[in-house]
Amino acid sequence: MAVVEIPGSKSVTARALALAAGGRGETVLERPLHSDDTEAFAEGLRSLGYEVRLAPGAWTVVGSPDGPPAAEASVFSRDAGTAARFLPALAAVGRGTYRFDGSEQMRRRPVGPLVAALRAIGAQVTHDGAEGHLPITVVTTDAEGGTGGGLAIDASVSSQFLTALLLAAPRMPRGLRVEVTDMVSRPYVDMTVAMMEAFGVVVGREGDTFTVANQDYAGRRYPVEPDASTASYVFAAAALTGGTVTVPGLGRGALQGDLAFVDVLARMGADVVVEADRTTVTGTGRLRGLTVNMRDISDTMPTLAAIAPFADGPVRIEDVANTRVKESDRLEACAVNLRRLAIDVATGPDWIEIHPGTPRGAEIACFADHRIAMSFSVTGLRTPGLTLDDPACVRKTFPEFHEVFAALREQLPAAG
Ligand SMILES: O=C(O)C1=C[C@@H](OP(=O)(O)O)[C@@H](O)[C@H](O)C1
Ligand SMILES: C=C(OP(=O)(O)O)C(=O)O
Repeated sequence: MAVVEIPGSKSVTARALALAAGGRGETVLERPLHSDDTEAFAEGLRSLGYEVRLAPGAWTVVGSPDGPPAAEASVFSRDAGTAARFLPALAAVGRGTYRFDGSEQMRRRPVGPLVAALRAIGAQVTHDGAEGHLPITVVTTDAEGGTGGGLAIDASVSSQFLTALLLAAPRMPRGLRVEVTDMVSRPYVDMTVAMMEAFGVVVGREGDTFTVANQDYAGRRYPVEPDASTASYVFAAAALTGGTVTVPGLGRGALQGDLAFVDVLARMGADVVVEADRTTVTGTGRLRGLTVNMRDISDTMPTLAAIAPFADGPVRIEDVANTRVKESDRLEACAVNLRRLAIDVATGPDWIEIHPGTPRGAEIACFADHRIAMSFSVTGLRTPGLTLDDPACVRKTFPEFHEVFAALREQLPAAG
């Protein structure tokens, strides 16, 4: 049996940083994720004038409830969707001129519905490049700023637009009432609301309409749970090889919807035990094919696609259109790589279907996407000669992935 310590959640770390920045007093994040995305978030806060101190295992943020301390700033989000979407909303409730940009990859990803929402609450937002994409500039003045009010938002492309607004909402003088017309990745919004409440804020919710009054956040010590999306790779490794993997710190009551990936493995035949403070997956030597809707947990779509060839029947993954606007077009990236491995695969606008087969060794094209690299590393446990063209792209969420995965490999049953 292997016990794998998984680093902190990217999504929880990003939210805790944003909440800490908007709160009164100091917040200490315990065991935050230290990776490219969360470093970009912390650096973004620093650019906005917040005091952020990064010590191993404990990050401290000094809050500024009235918005960014800096009156002018330029923020570079690197590849981080969380930073690119959450930080402009924080800026909109301040007073100043704030420019936001990101990597080429991040520039390709959408921010249009967020820009529309920030304008609707009273901030001035201009595009410095393509409409609906970074770079953007948010300008707020005494006369004009993110004062709040009522609006509707379409979160069918990304839930991060809604999370961004909600995180900033308590600092809007008029509060916020937001009606969501369509939503993907719903558990991430539940996480946002739960964490806002943990920082002392009341969020009203009736169906998909959220109301937040103008109120204060309180700084606090905040423990960050391990990353459930990252854990999907080691759980999949257990299911594939017939080994047992336990991840401590992730159990019933976890904030992250992606822990539900283990339910998919259970449907495929793995033995899954979710306890209060840990989760264990044991492979049973066979994987069953299935059809599964992954709209709520789409970051784990590539994990499933990567082990799908080993199932005894087709694996069809549905309702994941928005995976096409992540770090890569993930439906396409999975299909391209499965075909390189000589696996029969078909895709549509929002689905992928993978047929059983024996993958042959090939180089995986990572498309600078950490999840493609980590997912196909799991395939590599049973595919001699599988290599990655860009192993370093895992730094986005799990810089130590290859070392941890190599150590795990030693503890899993060898191919028979
Ligand atoms: O709010 C968050 O922390 C996230 C929301 C999800 O994005 P979408 O809502 O764009 O699907 C997820 O894919 C991403 O990794 C993190
Ligand atoms: C989509 C992802 O990241 P983000 O949107 O936070 O950049 C991810 O980590 O899979």
